[in-house]
Amino acid sequence: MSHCWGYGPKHGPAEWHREFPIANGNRQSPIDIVPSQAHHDPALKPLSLQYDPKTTIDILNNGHSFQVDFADGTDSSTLKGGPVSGTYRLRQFHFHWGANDHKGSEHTVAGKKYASELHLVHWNTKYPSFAEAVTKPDGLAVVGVFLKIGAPNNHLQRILDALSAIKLKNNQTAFSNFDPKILLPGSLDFWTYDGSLTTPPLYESVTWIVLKEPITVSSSQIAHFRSLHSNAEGEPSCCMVENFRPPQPLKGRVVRASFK
Ligand SMILES: NS(=O)(=O)NCC1=CS(=O)(=O)c2ccccc21
Ligand SMILES: [Zn+2]
Repeated sequence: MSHCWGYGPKHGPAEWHREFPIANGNRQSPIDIVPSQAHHDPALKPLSLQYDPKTTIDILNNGHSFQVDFADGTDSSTLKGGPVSGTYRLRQFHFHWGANDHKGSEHTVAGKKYASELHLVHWNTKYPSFAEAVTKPDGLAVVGVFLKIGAPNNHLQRILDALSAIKLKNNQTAFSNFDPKILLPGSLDFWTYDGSLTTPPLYESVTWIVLKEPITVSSSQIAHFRSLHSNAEGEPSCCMVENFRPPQPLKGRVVRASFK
């Protein structure tokens, strides 16, 4: 059966449980991060992110967001340290946003919503492939970065300029030599917890690593995100105005902090 999930009133997050019952699971994401209830864990290692811009492949409109894909056949672009053991390879990064600047992030911080959230998706090389890893409880590590409205972010401009070439679902265009590190904030202090994909199939396979420090984006820059369409060519036109899942029940999970 073709899955037609989305973010609108008919097939939105509140309805996903019908086709994806794990939506009501015990380690769903995102969550509301409450800093005063996070436990500082001094055993957490510093996050080690090593990215090779030469692994950049393309930029794609997947109908729910846009993603920049990376070649993951070698350990050229990896995440190590932090809460994870072993080596995780960068697969793609994408964003979530809202219909206005006052919402759009998936994780919230003591109830505060940011305008957008960047997700850098990495998979555990203890598994033979991404497809294998995405279903395993320690299969993925996703770094989340909040975007707050402020000064224009020059590092986003190349991505924004490419969006006009991927207006419709399944549109894909070449994108090369991009270092995701330029999108990261100065501090790699993070919160971490065990969670899930925030989009169907909602697999409970993600170690979340959410950075405390946001990066900035201007209001006009983030408006470019909303110019994308979730429909493919020949389908009724539908703007991708928002694509965030709201926070899910913590269900007894502990959120750890890498900082005091
Ligand atoms: N926001 S999120 O990163 O948790 N979910 C998006 C996502 C990242 S992915 O490439 O692991 C993947 C594979 C299959 C379906 C969705 C996804
Ligand atoms: Zn995401």
